[in-house]
Amino acid sequence: MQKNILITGVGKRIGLYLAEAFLARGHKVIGTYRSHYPSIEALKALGADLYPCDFNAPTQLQKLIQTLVQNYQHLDAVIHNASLWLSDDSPLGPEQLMTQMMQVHVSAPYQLNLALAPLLQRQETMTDIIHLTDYVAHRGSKKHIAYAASKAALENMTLSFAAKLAPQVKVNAIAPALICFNEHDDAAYREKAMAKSVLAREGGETEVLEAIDYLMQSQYVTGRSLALDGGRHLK
Ligand SMILES: NC(=O)C1=CN([C@@H]2O[C@H](COP(=O)(O)OP(=O)(O)OC[C@H]3O[C@@H](n4cnc5c(N)ncnc54)[C@H](OP(=O)(O)O)[C@@H]3O)[C@@H](O)[C@H]2O)C=CC1
Ligand SMILES: Nc1nc2c(c(=O)[nH]1)N=C([C@H](O)[C@@H](O)CO)CN2
Repeated sequence: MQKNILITGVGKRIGLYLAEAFLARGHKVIGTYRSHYPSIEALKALGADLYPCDFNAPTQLQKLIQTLVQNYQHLDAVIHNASLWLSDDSPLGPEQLMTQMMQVHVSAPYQLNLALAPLLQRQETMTDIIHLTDYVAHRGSKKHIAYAASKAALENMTLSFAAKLAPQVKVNAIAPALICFNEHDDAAYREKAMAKSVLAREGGETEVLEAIDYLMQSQYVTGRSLALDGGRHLK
């Protein structure tokens, strides 16, 4: 059965991988993007509905919410993937950095969940909200303090929304560690990053897709966070 699946941040990497996978299965992918990469046109050609939105622009977020509520009768899943990964020495400076981290990782998902809950509650079957958080939400990060704090807040919202929206909507988090390197990551960084977990490898986007599949098929998991971290907590 075709599902309506909203994914934020579909322009590249994990978001793009998830959008392509769900489109290949015949689902309706509703994607948001900030930068207009060639991948956006490719997703459109594959049948995705795509909406530009910079979550740091309140007017754009309000317009996106209005458009989604007007355009769709129901949703089967909302996957909060969009994310900003900047270290604390970012040129943005501490005030702007924390503001943007909280806006992208907390305020936008919060507003979207509240506004889209009625669309998720219109289905006969249970539906899903999935927050992409991070291993460091539980552990902290001395170089990404603002990022980690905002992901911890997103983890916490998983608990609140799971309680609020049950039993119709399941709300869970996926907390990855190393899933995919960035192109600019050099060999030394890659070695060091992989050595942080006992499995000592890059997880790969498929791990995230399979975790999402597990959560969406479950009839008994909500308010939980799935760790995809290669046993990093064991080091
Ligand atoms: N990659 C990994 O190893 C890990 C990933 N994760 C989490 O998994 C998720 C996906 O990771 P990954 O694919 O690497 O993420 P990326 O940082 O590569 O991409 C995230 C997407 O979010 C978008 N985005 C960033 N800022 C905003 C904004 N202000 N408004 C709207 N969209 C925005 C980006 O758009 P644009 O291209 O325009 O910047 C991009 O398309 C994230 O939530 C991440 O925190 C967690 C741990 C490890
Ligand atoms: N939005 C993003 N979040 C994270 C990224 C990323 O590229 N974008 N990357 C990581 C790293 O893989 C880290 O887990 C190991 O170096 C974390 N979050």
